[in-house]
Amino acid sequence: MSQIDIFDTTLRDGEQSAGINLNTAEKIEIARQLERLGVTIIESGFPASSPGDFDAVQRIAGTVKNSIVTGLARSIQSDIDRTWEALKGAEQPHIHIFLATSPIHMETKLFKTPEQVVELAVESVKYARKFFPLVQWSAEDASRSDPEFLAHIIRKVIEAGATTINLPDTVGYATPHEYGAMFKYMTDNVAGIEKVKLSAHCHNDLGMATANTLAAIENGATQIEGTINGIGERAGNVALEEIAVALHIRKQIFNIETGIKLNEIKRTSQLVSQLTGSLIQPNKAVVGKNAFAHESGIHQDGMLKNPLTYEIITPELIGDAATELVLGKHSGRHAFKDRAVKMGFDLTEEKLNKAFVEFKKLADSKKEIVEADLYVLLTDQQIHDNETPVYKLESVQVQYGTANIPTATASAYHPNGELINEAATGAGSVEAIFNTLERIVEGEVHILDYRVTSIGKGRDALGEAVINMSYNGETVTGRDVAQDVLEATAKAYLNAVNRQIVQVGKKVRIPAI
Ligand SMILES: CC(=O)SCCNC(=O)CCNC(=O)[C@H](O)C(C)(C)COP(=O)(O)OP(=O)(O)OC[C@H]1O[C@@H](n2cnc3c(N)ncnc32)[C@H](O)[C@@H]1OP(=O)(O)O
Ligand SMILES: CC(C)C(=O)C(=O)O
Ligand SMILES: [Mg+2]
Repeated sequence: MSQIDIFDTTLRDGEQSAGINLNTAEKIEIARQLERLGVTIIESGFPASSPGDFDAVQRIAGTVKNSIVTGLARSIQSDIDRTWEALKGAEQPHIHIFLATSPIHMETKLFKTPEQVVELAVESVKYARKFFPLVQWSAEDASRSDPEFLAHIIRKVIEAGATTINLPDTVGYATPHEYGAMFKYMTDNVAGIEKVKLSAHCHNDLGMATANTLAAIENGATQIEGTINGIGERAGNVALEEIAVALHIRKQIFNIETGIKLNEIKRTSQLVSQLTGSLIQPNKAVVGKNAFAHESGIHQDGMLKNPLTYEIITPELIGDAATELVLGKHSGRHAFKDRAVKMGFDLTEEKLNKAFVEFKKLADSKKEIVEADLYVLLTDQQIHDNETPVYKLESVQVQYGTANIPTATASAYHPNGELINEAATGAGSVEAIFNTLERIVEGEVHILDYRVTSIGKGRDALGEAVINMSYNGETVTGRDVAQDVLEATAKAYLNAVNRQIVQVGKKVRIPAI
């Protein structure tokens, strides 16, 4: 069996999805789970693009030990310098430099001739090699590039010291046959290409990202790039969980090892979905909530007689076993801690205690506590930032009746410690809450998107609210959960505002009372 490397770009290309905005604490949390999942490389951001990305890349490099951490850079010296600043402390410093090679990008975006593009690519790789032992070079829009020109520039960047060559299907345009043929062409026509890693990076604009990635593997790719749940720019990147499971289930065809711990897939997928606020479609391959649900009589009959009739993947394979939950309102701290550790959480004693208090409150009001409920409680503690003062909801009350104007009353602590009470009306309960909180929160809020879903099973499932808003000009997503969706809504609103406050963090001075 041969081995291929898995390059995860959830925190870079994945975060380029419209509406996704992760703060550093959330990125670290996802990076640690990606390390547990066993990915070879974590692309943790684009250090030159913002102070927040720089900070996240630097801190992830200082946290993650078993995966290589990389950052993206344009073919610009200052981008490379900034990436080195962020990654010089990493165990194996790795940089990912890109430059477009297709006629349309060279002529109408970069305003450069092909010769100038070759020169810039070579210069940037040589410059990066002064600092980085590992330099990945990507030919952006490779699949719409002239194959001869692509082969030429690849030869040049390998001579300049590139250690990985990536051939992205940047706009998801290639068919599996075309994408595979490009890999074959390069392996047949570029002398020395076998000395570097050859990487595939597929987008899903035409729904062919998984098929294209598998075609690349069949034609010599030794590294695969993608994201968890397939999040990413436009229609997203290839979903890494689909590739890992396809290579496992069809190993007789591919004969390839990825090093991915398949039983960490479900947990990783849930964490990414929760922290990004990006819901997974129910019929999504491998991780959708219906992926293992059999609904029709003939299928159920077949499953009862022999599960192999309709089940090619088991939930257990991806760590989705329906575990019998033993935690409830009579459970104690030891059992709670034991479960948190088994679920992969590594919380301080103080945060565990806080989560335990929340758990007890929840256990009082809810018949069955499932792992999804615990997941939310523990994740909330994990990302909580104690250093920056934020808004805290004290209480919310809504009066609604078909003959009345909906009215909300809320009390919340301002970051300066003052308790503020406000009331407002709205066209519905949710709008009344938004209008009330708008009076409490200082600054400009515009709601861009709002969703509520249920977490867990049954009629006493938790309600999760996700709010995407523009706060003081920055787009931010907030989420929270509660037994009641209106309470979750109020909390999610303040969570979004607080995330923006925590992100600008130390720059914002909160006046003392
Ligand atoms: C295919 C991909 O996914 S590529 C990665 C895309 N990701 C992102 O863009 C997210 C982060 N980006 C950002 O925060 C900003 O775009 C920044 C900070 C990088 C740059 O911001 P700005 O300096 O304001 O430039 P802006 O984004 O408007 O334009 C991009 C510039 O980079 C140039 N550029 C694009 N790719 C490259 C490259 N690989 N190497 C060198 N220059 C490049 C463009 O031609 C343009 O240059 P121009 O200003 O001379 O016309
Ligand atoms: C930066 C590059 C690798 C990219 O994301 C793409 O081309 O899709
Ligand atoms: Mg991409």
